[in-house]
Amino acid sequence: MIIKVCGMRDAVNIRQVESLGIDMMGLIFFPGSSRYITCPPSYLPVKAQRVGVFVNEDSATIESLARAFALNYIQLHGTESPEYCLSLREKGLKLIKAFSVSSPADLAETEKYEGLCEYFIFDTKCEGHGGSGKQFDWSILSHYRGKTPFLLSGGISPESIDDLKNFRHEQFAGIDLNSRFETAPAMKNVEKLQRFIKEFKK
Ligand SMILES: O=C(O)c1ccccc1N[C@@H]1O[C@H](COP(=O)(O)O)[C@@H](O)[C@H]1O
Repeated sequence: MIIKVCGMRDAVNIRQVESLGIDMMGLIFFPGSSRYITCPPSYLPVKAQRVGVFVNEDSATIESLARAFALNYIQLHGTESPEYCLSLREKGLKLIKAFSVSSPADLAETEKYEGLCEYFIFDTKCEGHGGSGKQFDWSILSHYRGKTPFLLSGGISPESIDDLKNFRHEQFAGIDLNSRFETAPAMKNVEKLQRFIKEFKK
C-alpha cells in the first residue's frame, strides 16, 4: 500500500517524515492553502516520490515548478479537464487527479480521465479545494468501476484505522495523510505518524 504524506514545507520535518519509510510526499503549490510552499527547502525527499499539488494552475507554472523541485508526480486538485491532463501528460508529466466525493454521481466524472493518470485521489467534497480534515463515506467508492488505482484521502486520522482495515476495493492503492497529523499548518507530528503507519502496516 502506498503511503503519501501531503502538505510538507519544513526541511527538518521533511527529513523526519521521510525516514518513516513513506512512499510519496506532497508539496502544495496552491497560494490559497496554509501549506503553500514557495521556495525549495534546504532538504527535499530523495527516497519518497515528490508530488506537487496544484489547483487550476497554468501549464507553464506547473512545468517550471516541476523542474525546480524535481517533481515525480503532478497532483491536480481542482477542476482540470481531461484535455488539460492530456496536454500535461504529453509534456512527460505523471499525473494524479483528485476528485471530490459526496455521492456516487461524483465517480462518473472519473471515466473521462481513464488512461490519463497514474492514480486518482478520492477526497472529501468541501468548501475549499482540499485539506478539509473531514472523512467522507467510503462506501460510495463501491460505485467506482474504473481501472485507474486510487489513493484514499480526506481527514484520515488514527481514528480511521478500523475503517481502513475493513475497506476493500480492487483499485485501492494507498492512503493520503495530511491535516489530521499536524501540529501547525505544514508541520507533521512525527510520532503520531509513526504510530499510525506501524498500525496501518500490521
Ligand atoms: O491541504 C491543503 O491545504 C490543500 C489545499 C488545496 C488542495 C489540496 C490540499 N490538500 C489535499 O487535501 C487532501 C485531504 O487532506 P486532509 O487529510 O483532509 O487534510 C490531501 O489529498 C491533500 O493532498
